[in-house]
Amino acid sequence: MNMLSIDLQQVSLSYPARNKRTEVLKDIQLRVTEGEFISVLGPSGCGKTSLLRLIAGYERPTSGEVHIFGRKHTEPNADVGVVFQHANLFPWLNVRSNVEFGLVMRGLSKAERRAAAAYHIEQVGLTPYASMLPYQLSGGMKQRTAIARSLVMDPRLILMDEPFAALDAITREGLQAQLRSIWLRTGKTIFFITHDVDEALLLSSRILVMNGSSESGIMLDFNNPLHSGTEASLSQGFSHIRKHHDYAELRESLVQALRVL
Ligand SMILES: Nc1ncnc2c1ncn2[C@@H]1O[C@H](COP(=O)(O)OP(=O)(O)OP(=O)(O)O)[C@@H](O)[C@H]1O
Repeated sequence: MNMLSIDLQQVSLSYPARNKRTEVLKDIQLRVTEGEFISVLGPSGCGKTSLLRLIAGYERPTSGEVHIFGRKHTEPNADVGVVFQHANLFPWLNVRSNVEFGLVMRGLSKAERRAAAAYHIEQVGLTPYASMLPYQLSGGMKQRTAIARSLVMDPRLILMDEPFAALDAITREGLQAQLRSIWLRTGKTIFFITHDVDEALLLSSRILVMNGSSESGIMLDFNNPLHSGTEASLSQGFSHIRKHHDYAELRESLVQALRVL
């Protein structure tokens, strides 16, 4: 049996607000198996980022327990990589040095760093741009750098908070395809927040829909029937998923579910 990457046990989270506390997440139960690509949809403010921050170890639950790879999780650690909507690169470092940065912290030799960074820069299609500084890059190239910077640390679980939301449609589809390919090749677990129903349907093996704040929980949780999960499917791109006879109906039911929240 595959190991659990994420195991949330009756997790609640509230933030202090004036004289009281606002409950953002209530009694969340979630088990994610190693290798799943799980997308999280839900209305603005329902707690998606808060959930990610708990899994990353940036927040501690008010009650309940967060277990990552079988261990109680209280601090950020190297098994878990995070990619945000904005790349947050070091502006004074070029692509290569941004990608190498975490490896310097890890104490790798220069030759080891160079080799690992070159491999991951190649994986995201940035080899010709490795010497460029962030201000010389497009938004998509910055996000590719952020993804390479996360992957180079070889995390077993990657948390992504709307990583492609700020990109134009064509760039976005290119990055979606790259991410899907990386996921299928590496078998890493990906926890992916998005507002885009199509993105969730195209990329993920499992989809969660969270409730609005009054309910503070998970409303829907299902395996994506459109996901074939094989590397062979990569050559077909996304169009065969969009043309699937269940695509339109599934998409519509998710849109409806989000509309009533
Ligand atoms: N540090 C904080 N202190 C107090 N309240 C917070 C804090 N962070 C988030 N909140 C509140 O918690 C609720 C959930 O926020 P969160 O960012 O998790 O939602 P979200 O679903 O990711 O939203 P969006 O889709 O708009 O990014 C919101 O009402 C927000 O105002």
